[in-house]
Amino acid sequence: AACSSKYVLSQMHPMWQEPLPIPGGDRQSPIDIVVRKSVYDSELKPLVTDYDPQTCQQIWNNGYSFLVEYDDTTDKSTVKGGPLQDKYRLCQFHFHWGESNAWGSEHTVDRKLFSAELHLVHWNSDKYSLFEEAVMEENGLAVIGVFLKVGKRHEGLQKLVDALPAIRHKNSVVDFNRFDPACLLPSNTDDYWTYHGSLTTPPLTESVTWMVMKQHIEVSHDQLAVFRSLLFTSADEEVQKGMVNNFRVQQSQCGRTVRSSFS
Ligand SMILES: COc1ccc(/C(C)=C/C(=O)O)cc1
Ligand SMILES: [Zn+2]
Repeated sequence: AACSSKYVLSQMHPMWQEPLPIPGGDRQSPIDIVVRKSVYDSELKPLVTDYDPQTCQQIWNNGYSFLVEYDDTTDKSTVKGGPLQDKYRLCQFHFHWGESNAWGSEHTVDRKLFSAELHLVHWNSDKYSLFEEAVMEENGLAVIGVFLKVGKRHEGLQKLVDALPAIRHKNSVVDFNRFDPACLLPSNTDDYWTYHGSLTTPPLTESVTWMVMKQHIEVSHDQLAVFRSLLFTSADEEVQKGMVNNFRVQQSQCGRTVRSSFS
């Protein structure tokens, strides 16, 4: 039923009201990646990321996650290759996490939950001139998903963790420069799953080519605890709400094929 409805069903997430009118509604994200049902595609090339840390501009709390935003007025930070026909420009990255290490990711692999998930959001700069344009188009966006598992401390993440206390409340922003998002990618980016889906927060548009990395990265419990010290609420609100469980419920696969770049 969820595949044909024009409205998003069972949106249990408290972050927005439902039902939401979704164009089509049959390629929503996130989903459970059923490994044995994924199809190996030998045509899938390795991903090619080329990020310039100088394009890093700011970090801010948008009331749903925290975003690290990049200057996307030129092709200085891009991803291409993989399943992509065009070059896509990095505009921001953000995370989703739980109140406990036991859950927090949006995608799952054979129902396995990870403690958090990183999304690097890019838009098709070969075909469109603005993110806002691309976000509405079928081949407009490319999002790299990386699972986070609690374990050893992630040295590259610490610079970002140290900036979070300055943006505890919704709509707070601070300058943030010279951060290379490549440090957040796993050592192996050749092995990934890819499928056509959507944004996982409003506008939920079905414009995303997802590339979910098979290999996770490790972050420490203390680093993730700082993520959980953020607030959904702005400083002037009476009741402050901790920013946790900012993930969307899983959506129906609706007959979509998930391809793997590895056999
Ligand atoms: C135009 O407003 C937008 C709001 C959110 C997003 C993203 C990038 C959502 C997501 O990460 O699921 C894009 C545009
Ligand atoms: Zn996301």
